[in-house]
Amino acid sequence: MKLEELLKRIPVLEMIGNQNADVSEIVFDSRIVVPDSLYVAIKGTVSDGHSFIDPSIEKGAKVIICEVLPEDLKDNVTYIKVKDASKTLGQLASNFYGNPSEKLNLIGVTGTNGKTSVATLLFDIFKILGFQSLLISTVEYRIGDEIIPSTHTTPDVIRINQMLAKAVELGYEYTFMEVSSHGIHQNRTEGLHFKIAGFTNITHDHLDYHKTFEEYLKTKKRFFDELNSESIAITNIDDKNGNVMLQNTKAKKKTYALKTMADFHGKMLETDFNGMLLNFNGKEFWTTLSGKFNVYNLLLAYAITVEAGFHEEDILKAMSQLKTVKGRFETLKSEGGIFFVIDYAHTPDALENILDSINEIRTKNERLITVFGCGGDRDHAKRPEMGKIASRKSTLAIITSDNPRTENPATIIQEIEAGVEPQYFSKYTSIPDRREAIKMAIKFAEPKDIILIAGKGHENYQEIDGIKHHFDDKETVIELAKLMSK
Ligand SMILES: CC(=O)N[C@H]1[C@@H](OP(=O)(O)OP(=O)(O)OC[C@H]2O[C@@H](n3ccc(=O)[nH]c3=O)[C@H](O)[C@@H]2O)O[C@H](CO)[C@@H](O)[C@@H]1O[C@H](C)C(=O)N[C@@H](C)C(=O)N[C@H](CCC(=O)O)C(=O)O
Ligand SMILES: Nc1ncnc2c1ncn2[C@@H]1O[C@H](COP(=O)(O)OP(=O)(O)OP(=O)(O)O)[C@@H](O)[C@H]1O
Ligand SMILES: N[C@H](CCC[C@H](N)C(=O)O)C(=O)O
Ligand SMILES: [Mg+2]
Repeated sequence: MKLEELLKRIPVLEMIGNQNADVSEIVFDSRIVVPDSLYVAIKGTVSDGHSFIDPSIEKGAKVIICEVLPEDLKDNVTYIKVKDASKTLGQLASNFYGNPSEKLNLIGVTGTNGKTSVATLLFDIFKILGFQSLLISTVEYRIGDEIIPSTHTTPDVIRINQMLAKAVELGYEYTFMEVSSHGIHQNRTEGLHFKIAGFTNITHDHLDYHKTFEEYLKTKKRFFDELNSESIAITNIDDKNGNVMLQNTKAKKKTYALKTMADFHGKMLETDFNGMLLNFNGKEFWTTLSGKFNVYNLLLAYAITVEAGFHEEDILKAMSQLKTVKGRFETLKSEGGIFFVIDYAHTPDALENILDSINEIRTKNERLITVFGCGGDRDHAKRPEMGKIASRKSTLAIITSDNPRTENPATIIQEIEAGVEPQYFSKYTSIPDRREAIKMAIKFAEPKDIILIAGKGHENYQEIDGIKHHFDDKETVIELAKLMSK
């Protein structure tokens, strides 16, 4: 593509060299530069892309976009100085791939919890309604029936535009994507036109990256601040920061809630492990999904689909056919009548939510056994918190390993145990091997008891010392529950 075309709508501070170069690719990593490409130098969290300008030129880059011009300028290279190279990358990527986000309905979901659930539910609803679409999520990327392994919840802006362009080429009208706070902060959504933006909730998370809750909140809000007047923003006003998201947006504002009046109002009428009877805006329907948080997720998916122009009756009919999302309150039952819940809850807040949801459903005679751990090389503060919550809210908590990474599993477990209050000392035990821990839970369980296996959800590995060993909670349950022939 000609440089002139590529630079449309992009503010340039200074340009040195051939203004009409032909660009073969846009890259922001010197390691994957190809001849005649354009290299964008970005300041990262570890290194500064400006120090890889010369290696990029050696590999054939013909155009350099940077915030600071190098002192030693090479012949036959075009240097372009911009104010913000990371944001510029977003605009370039849209231009290079033909602005695909403007050619379909791009729907983004942000929030601390529920993004994968809502985005996947939407993909499934639209499939039932007769539309193939694109899904960009933590678990996987789906282009119609093709599944591509996911590297990031919100991948880089080139990857996003490539997938969007493919979707446009295939004639798809919709794309559902998760918008993570890292993604917003690192401008991975820059230049994209979101038709509808949904907000799930915000709780303490990722403070290792964002430092303070205020910064984290501000980052999420930026997603809504940057919408245009043709977009629609839909927010959860049961969350105390739900309205904050809409404060400065130009988008049309819509709300949803269970506890208060809203444009989209939901109610849970009945619930058990087989599903829930719900009422959305006066209309009742049955879903096979369980868990209170899924009422919120379904309600947001419903609101988005209504705002996309579909009939309420058709949507509810489609929603009653939905299957659970992989690793999100996924239920299984053993022949012996034990219920298993496999869930990705890996934060104190999520663990508390899922335990509350289960406790709301189970009767006094049904015991709750929780198998969980905490990831290594991650936030240490959550460990005692999760120990406290799990032992308080379960009949028995079995503390085990969840991706120890480079840490000693025993040390992580000790940090979790440190949060257990003395009156609950008899309500927990520790088994470092996750398979053995699940085995122990099954041994302990009686018919009708519930075993919650939390923290890994869809993950199919246990990461130890940089090596990912195959491990899948669901697979393990199916294998062990059968072995026990309960
Ligand atoms: C902390 C973080 O988010 N890092 C992301 C960031 O990398 P970085 O800032 O560390 O990059 P860097 O190494 O400092 O390099 C700076 C620049 O120099 C370039 N470079 C670097 C080396 C070189 O030899 N040549 C070169 O050109 C790099 O390509 C980059 O453009 O930019 C990269 C390119 O987009 C990302 O792949 C990378 O994600 C890392 C792998 C990651 O683990 N990110 C996680 C935390 C993340 O983003 N998670 C969220 C979801 C979180 C959640 O909700 O659970 C997600 O959306 O997935
Ligand atoms: N609406 C919700 N409110 C509170 N908790 C939720 C909600 N939806 C899901 N959860 C809990 O959070 C866990 C993660 O859900 P999900 O994967 O949908 O969220 P996410 O926002 O995509 O998370 P991540 O940032 O890790 O990708 C679930 O397994 C469940 O325990
Ligand atoms: N995106 C999160 C997921 C955590 C999942 C849990 N299984 C763990 O490994 O801690 C992280 O990488 O911190
Ligand atoms: Mg996700």
